[in-house]
Amino acid sequence: MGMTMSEKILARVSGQSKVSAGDIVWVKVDIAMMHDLLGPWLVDAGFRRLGGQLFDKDKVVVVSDHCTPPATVQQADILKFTRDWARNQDLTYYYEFEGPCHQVIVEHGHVRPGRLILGTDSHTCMAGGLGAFATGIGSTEMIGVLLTGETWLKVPETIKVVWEGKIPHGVYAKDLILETIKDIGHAGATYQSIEFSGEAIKDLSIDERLVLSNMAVEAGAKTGLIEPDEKVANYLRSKGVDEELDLIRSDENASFSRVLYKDASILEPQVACPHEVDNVHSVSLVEGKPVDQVYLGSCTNGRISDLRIAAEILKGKKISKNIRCLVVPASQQIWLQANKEGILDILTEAGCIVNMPSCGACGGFTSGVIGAGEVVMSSSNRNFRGRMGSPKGEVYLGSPATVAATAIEGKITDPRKYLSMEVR
Ligand SMILES: CC(C)[C@H](C(=O)O)[C@@H](O)C(=O)O
Ligand code: SF4
Repeated sequence: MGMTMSEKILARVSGQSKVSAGDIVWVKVDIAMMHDLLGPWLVDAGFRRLGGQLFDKDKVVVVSDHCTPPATVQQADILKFTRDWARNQDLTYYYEFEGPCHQVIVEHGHVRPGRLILGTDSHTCMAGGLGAFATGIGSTEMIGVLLTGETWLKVPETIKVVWEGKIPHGVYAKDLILETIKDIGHAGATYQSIEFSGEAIKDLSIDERLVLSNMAVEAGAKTGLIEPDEKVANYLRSKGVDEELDLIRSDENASFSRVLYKDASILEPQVACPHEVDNVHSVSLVEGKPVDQVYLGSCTNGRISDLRIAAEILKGKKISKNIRCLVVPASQQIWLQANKEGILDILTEAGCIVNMPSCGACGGFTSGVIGAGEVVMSSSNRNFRGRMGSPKGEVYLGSPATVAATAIEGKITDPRKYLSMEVR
């Protein structure tokens, strides 16, 4: 019996030639990632009590993103603690105010095919889009990792999701993953890997692959992997990674707990309705629902290709007078690129507010929270009750195109009528 991608990676990091789903393995971590909110200020006491020596200061990456810019004194204190901790530990890699951690670690080349990446955030699984086994762990578990560089994991079973066919005009990776989560259910992949494959996945850009992996956890998955290929290699080369890459893939005879076949060519834009990510419907069923805010951003869908789509839709138009539209590029690098391409001008002229890269509005942490009774159409990954502020608010999730079209009309809108056929 062959091995899945997850099994191969966990075999390598546990120093074995073969592991199988269900095995408990002791693993060496390639990258340990923490962010400000679930990082140093929570782990420090336990870490010091147990010796306070980092296993490797080059492999611990800290990103301040959730409390940036701080909206309360407590957030400012957390931020200061995080910065001081990174300095005192002499960390090689500390990033702040650059954007959400998952995007920042990808852009800085920390994510590579075949690596094991553990982070104190549930969307750490996004790194699977480049072929890394990446998953979220709790801050307490992280203390052991910081001290030893090791931990235990159960080798997960893998659900293979095969997306065949050409993705139609106006349909994006976000629509594919919402449809996948609808099928699997929000807990249907608990403690399993999801491996995305098929023609439609191969056709996706790196930006779009990251959307799929980012949201694997919304089906309960431990990680969401995509077989790395030349696109990944080129992307990493462009980020200055010159080492030989392990372009890992599942064996033909690997064993999967389930295989799901999906046809991308018949998919329509999808929307996740309050208050669960698997409450997914075709946009036509929810069209016309008035909104108060639209949010284009987050580690899920705030990348340059997302901003380009929004600019294509909003160019020369105005957003509805009844709403506010927040645009948050997912990193400083994306901000700069969008600025160079004139995208920020287009969006601002349309009436959007462009905020600095941060988790702020996405998780209701800093700027952009919603009040009771307010409705948001968001390009992010979660619509749980209270996600963006008031528990009496409502969050709908869709692709950047659906978000931009909704901004124009002030109500949930099918983006296809605003797109030229060349866009995809
Ligand atoms: C703050 C943290 C608990 C959280 C996560 O782990 O995912 C956040 O980033 C989110 O997206 O909800
Ligand atoms: S999902 Fe939102 S809050 Fe969580 S890391 Fe991404 S941008 Fe930040």
